[in-house]
Amino acid sequence: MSRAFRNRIPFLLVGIAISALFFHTFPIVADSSEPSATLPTRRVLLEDSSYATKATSKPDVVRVPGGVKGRRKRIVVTGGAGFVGSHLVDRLIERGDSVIVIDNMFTGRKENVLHHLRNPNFELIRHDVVEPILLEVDQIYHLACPASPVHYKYNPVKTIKTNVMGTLNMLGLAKRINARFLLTSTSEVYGDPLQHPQVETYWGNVNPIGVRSCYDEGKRVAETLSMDYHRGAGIEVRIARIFNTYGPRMSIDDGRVVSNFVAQALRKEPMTVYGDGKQTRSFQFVSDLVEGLMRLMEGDHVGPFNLGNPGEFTMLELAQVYVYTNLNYLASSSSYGEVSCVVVFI
Ligand SMILES: O=c1ccn([C@@H]2O[C@H](COP(=O)(O)OP(=O)(O)O[C@H]3OC[C@@H](O)[C@H](O)[C@H]3O)[C@@H](O)[C@H]2O)c(=O)[nH]1
Repeated sequence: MSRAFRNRIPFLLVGIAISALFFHTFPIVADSSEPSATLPTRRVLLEDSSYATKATSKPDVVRVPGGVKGRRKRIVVTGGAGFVGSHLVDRLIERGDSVIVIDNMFTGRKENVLHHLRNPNFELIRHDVVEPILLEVDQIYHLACPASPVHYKYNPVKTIKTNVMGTLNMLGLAKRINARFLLTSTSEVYGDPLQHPQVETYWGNVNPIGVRSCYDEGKRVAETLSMDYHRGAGIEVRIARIFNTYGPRMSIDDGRVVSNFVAQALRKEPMTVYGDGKQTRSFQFVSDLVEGLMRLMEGDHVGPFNLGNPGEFTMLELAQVYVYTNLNYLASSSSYGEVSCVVVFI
């Protein structure tokens, strides 16, 4: 068994366990008219958004819709060598599109897109979106920004610069070449929400001067810029508010809870639960997110759109999933040795 494949197994098993827990908690036969007993939530996603702002009011400038049907699309993916970006690139290439990846390789890795390097429909450019760039494309997926709290807090000024100047540059490009633009925003724009679940019309409760503000507020400004370019210049914009995501190619040292627990289990270390572990999150598999991003780009919904899993779990429940997964994995793998099933609260 190759090392890469072995490293993927925990993600796979965790995915299966999370799905099992989800369907156990929210059986599909449940009457959807009955409000389900919900856990105390922090960032809950409402599946059926009433904020489906269809592009009814035509912008002043008549534009040719991005991605004209019937021919290969030219697409740029900023941050395309990262965890989510590289999966998106895989799907776009598979669909037959021509893809240019722009990445400064801060959290992106060449290995994530290595398998496309010989493909004539693929191009990798090492470039920081903080600097302008000129390209001819039909669509821009703007993902570039460190997304793990550990990474975005590492250089907060750079993070906010990436969100503000990077987004400005890419919107400027979209305007110049008349491309459709999709911003990957985040559930963190809701901050510490006072409303549950969070619908897209909720404006959030964000600390403007906290250690997470470079990301939260940076993405909020990026959303503002996107809508201003839409209203002012007729740019076709899409805004995806992404909830917690996991899957293969997540860096093992990413710092987010899923990769931390996987890494700790692999290293036979205790799993670190921050606080009392009662805080909740929803977790979606990366391929579901990518599907959502592509549908959002191709659809006509203007304005923010939540993309995530409606099922919520406490971090303690997640830790239990790992313990359960580890025990099962141990039972099926004699060569693997002991795996940590210990949880510590810090
Ligand atoms: O080892 C750990 C890591 C994290 N946690 C906890 O797990 C929860 C989730 O933390 P993560 O760092 O995985 O992710 P966060 O929810 O804080 O932020 C994420 O939210 C949505 C995405 O858009 C963002 O990219 C990402 O920042 C937090 O309550 C955190 O305190 C642990 O208990 N143990």
